[in-house]
Amino acid sequence: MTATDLAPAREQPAPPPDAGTGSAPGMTGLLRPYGWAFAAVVLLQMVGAVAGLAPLLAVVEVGRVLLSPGPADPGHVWAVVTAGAAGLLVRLLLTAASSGIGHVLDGEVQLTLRRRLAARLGRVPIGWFSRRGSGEVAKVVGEDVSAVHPFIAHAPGELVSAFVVPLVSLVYLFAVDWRLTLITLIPVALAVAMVPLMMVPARLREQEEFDAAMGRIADSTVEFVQGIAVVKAFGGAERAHRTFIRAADDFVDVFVRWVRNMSLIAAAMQLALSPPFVLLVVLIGGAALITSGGMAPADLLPFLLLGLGLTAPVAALGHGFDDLQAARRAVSRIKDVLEVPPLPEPAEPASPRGHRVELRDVRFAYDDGREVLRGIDLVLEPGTVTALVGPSGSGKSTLVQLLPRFFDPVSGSVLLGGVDLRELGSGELYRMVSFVFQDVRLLRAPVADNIALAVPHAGHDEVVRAARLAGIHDRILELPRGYDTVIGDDARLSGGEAQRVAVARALLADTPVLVLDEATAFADPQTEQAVRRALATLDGDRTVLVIAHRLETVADADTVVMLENGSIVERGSPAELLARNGRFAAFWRSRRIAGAAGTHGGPAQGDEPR
Ligand SMILES: Nc1ncnc2c1ncn2[C@@H]1O[C@H](COP(=O)(O)OP(=O)(O)OP(=O)(O)O)[C@@H](O)[C@H]1O
Repeated sequence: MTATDLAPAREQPAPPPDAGTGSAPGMTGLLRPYGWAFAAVVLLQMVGAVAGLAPLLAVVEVGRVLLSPGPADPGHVWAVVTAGAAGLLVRLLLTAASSGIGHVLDGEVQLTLRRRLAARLGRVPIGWFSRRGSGEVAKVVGEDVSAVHPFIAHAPGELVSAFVVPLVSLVYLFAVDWRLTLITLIPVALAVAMVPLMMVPARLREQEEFDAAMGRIADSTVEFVQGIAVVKAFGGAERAHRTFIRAADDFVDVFVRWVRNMSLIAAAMQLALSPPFVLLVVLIGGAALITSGGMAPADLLPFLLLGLGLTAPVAALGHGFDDLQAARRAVSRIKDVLEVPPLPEPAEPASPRGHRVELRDVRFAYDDGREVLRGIDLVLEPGTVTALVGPSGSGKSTLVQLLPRFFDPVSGSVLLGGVDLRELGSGELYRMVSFVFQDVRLLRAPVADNIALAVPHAGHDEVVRAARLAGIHDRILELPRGYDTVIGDDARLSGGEAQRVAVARALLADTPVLVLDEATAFADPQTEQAVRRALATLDGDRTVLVIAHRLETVADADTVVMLENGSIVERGSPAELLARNGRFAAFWRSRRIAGAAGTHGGPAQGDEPR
């Protein structure tokens, strides 16, 4: 369900105990409750990694025994082989256990995060969603939460082995021969010495340019694909194509420069850490020590076997770094969502008396701080239809969105039945207020369920009655599975049809307050008729506020409220306002001229408001 859909009463799953109240966790904060499990993962991995050295050390020891003069003791050799095999088995068991716990932990953390996100998303102002695409929110709950997987399930194991194994190996090698140990470390030292070359300002700048070029190409691809229909229709396909090609060319230039400079350093690092180079260094150093009589030949064996593992931490840091950065960015986006201030719910909800709506000195500004509603005083009496008119950007949508509490006013108050909306429970609010806005999104669910969203236990006959009134019944019968057709899977509806489903939903919800944004985007005659018929069939006691784009709707309204630049500039019955010959009269005339020219649906000439 999106911000711009109809939001009647519906049951919310109970949030987890800390839902919405706890401060947003960082990575460490998130893992704190699982400290023991995390410690077990690391400890098991550590012991497993050390045990994994046993087979290598066994090979070294067997080599020593076999190479030493005199007959070998078979009992000793078998004992060493058995110890090596046991070490391997222990390593397998412990790493399997560590990985198992790590994955369970990962599942727990992801579940907790998704629960907290769901709980928070259920409490943020509905208006918050309208500034974000559903894709953006879905990415945080889906992809970003999944991005913590490598950090929790793999990184501890990989990092622990990458550091513990070389560390234990180093201690052992130092004990065998400290001089050859230092020689064996030469490749690692060379690779580490190259790291600062990647961090010089010129390289960092290139990295930034690379990221920016990637961003530009992504943006222009999205623009090109999303806007293709429009640019084609207006003959601008070539121009749009040129923008896209230019971004792609730019990217190639930056990429070539980046690769040229970075690839040299990267290749040199790879060479320094490669097994042949490490073995070469060990062999040269070992040969020099052995020929000078400074070392026994058998002592070369552990360096050949363990020396290769010493480069692992540098390589692991390189690989793990990207994953870690991605996980950090994902966690920061998750944190942003968890930190959105929830819409406060009253501890003891009040009960409205009736359904008179009143706005008292309401001021509102979006996040940018610019005031878009300035001191609105407005009363909507039960049994009346109030039409809101005004130029584009005057604040009409913002004003109507305050009634279903998409946002709270910055100052002033919106009252329903004498009670400030902030004192009403959200369940009560949506039992009283329903709305149909222009950008209707339907749920991927049967049409019948979409209509009965507010009244899940409504009988089929009631659903059909609402659909008939909204002028969508016949169209539903044409769908592959009638009322059971799953929208989005079995069939797609046009914008106008979706809006009529939303009207049916509002009629079935049968709330005493109805807020409508009259269709302009999808204004097909059937939808217009449906909305008008729906308005006409409403019982006389309803409070209706409609953003009126069509002059017929304005003419039928009891009261017209004209907004300009966030303030009410005129109000009264349509006839009064026309007689006053002020702003509304000018607005009316301009619409009539446009209507006569066929660009707006306006009443026929001579069709004056009552
Ligand atoms: N989510 C938002 N964040 C910041 N500013 C916004 C947001 N939505 C609307 N505005 C600004 O608030 C002002 C009023 O917009 P609003 O959509 O309420 O006007 P409107 O009268 O309904 O316009 P229209 O008839 O074109 O739909 C405009 O200046 C608009 O740019």
